[in-house]
Amino acid sequence: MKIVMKFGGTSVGDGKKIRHVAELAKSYYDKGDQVVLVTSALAGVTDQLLDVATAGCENGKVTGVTEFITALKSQHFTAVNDAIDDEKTQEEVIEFLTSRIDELEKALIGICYLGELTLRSRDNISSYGERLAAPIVSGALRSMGIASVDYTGGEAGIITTDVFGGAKPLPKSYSLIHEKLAPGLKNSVQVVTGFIGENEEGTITTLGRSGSDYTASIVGVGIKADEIWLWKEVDGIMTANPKIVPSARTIHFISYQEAMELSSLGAEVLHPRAIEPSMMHNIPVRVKSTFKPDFEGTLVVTENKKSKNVVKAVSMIKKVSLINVSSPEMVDSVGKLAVIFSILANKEVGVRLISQGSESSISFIVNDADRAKTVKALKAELGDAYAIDYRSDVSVVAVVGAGMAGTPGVAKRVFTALGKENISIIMISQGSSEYNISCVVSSAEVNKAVVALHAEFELDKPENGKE
Ligand SMILES: Nc1ncnc2c1ncn2[C@@H]1O[C@H](COP(=O)(O)OP(=O)(O)O)[C@@H](O)[C@H]1O
Ligand SMILES: N[C@@H](CC(=O)OP(=O)(O)O)C(=O)O
Repeated sequence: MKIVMKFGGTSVGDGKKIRHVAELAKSYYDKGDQVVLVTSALAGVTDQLLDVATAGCENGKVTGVTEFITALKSQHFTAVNDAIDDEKTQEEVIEFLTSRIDELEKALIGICYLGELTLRSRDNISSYGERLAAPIVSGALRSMGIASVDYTGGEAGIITTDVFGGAKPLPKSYSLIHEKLAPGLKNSVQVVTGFIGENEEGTITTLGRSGSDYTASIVGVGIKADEIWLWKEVDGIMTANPKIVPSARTIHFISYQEAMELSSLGAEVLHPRAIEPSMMHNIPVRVKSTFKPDFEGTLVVTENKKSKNVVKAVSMIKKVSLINVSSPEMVDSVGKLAVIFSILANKEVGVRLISQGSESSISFIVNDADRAKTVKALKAELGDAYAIDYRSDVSVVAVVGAGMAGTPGVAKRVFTALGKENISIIMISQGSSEYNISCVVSSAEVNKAVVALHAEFELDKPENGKE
């Protein structure tokens, strides 16, 4: 079978984990599978890179950069020593990482002196996490006797739009990936950095935070993979985040559409865009646990096996704000909503949920990070005839499942379950696909809300959680 295997930051968190990842890939390769491995940065490194760049830009202190570089070198060199046995390979990888880290240090110092951090330089800096991880993973494979080369996303053929921080692959990427990776499939395990690509001028771009799942899907389409496997620290896509609901169960089959709804409604187990390329080309995506390689995990496919459950999973979105816009001017008028949403679009603010309770007001959810600029822009551009207020103490809880479409009584069960727990619903939204119902509740109560809905739809029962 031709498989793209993606390992996230938690799975390649240190040298021992990288060794485990290389052993896993090797075990499939040895059995005759053709494997391309996509790796994320070591856990937490992308955040650290962005933090040090932001701090350097704000305070101009080069000492912050040099301290960070020392720690980064030590972390990655330790990982090399723990992941790779063969001394010659260790030396080669360390030499390569040293020159890459030197390059990074220069870029960070430049940011300190200039006091400027553009979206383009943020992408360049944040790309180093994956660009330091991939050579270690590839070196670990070589030291196990498997031929392996590592590529950045751009080198592997991922050519993207110019949207720094949220780039998308250009259609030509798929044939370029095929040209680049297909020849090495039979006799090596090629390693590709997740999360990053490059634009047509060869400048590094990123596909959005947590974008390595998306890379795996893009590479899978490029090499015409039989399956794309996303290896995680959890058993698969589960009926809820197991950290919030310990009794959550693995969902064995889920449709592309449901998986996309679930990830866009906060289930961090998948990047929301990760499914799109695989769905367009009908390539099954499997979510598996690195701890239990023999466990089948979750298969994301086109044809959804009919589930007994109307609701398949419960998810939540934290770190969001509710914005209310109201004005008598909105009553009986045409185009006012277009004006409001154009203001958001001009500020590049994405809207996560919308609800319109009456003609004179509209409420919507944006990420916390966008709240201040949203409120400021709306006030400035709509003027005094509009009241703009917001709440930052809210979260979203959502139930998702294709079985909800056309099934009466789901909303009643959602409201009753939340009511029984004394959780007040601040806003409600349902997509016309009827694949989800989302409620905005106070952040203090959102975990309780997830637990209550999981219990209400009996998702902890094998006959329901398992199909
Ligand atoms: N419905 C869900 N099913 C499985 N995991 C979930 C779900 N919702 C949230 N999560 C969280 O998503 C994370 C996925 O695993 P992880 O290995 O961290 O992924 P990656 O390293 O690829 O980002 C876990 O931390 C888990 O708690
Ligand atoms: N390292 C990137 C991309 C990524 O996908 O990471 P992870 O697979 O650990 O979520 C990030 O932190 O956003």
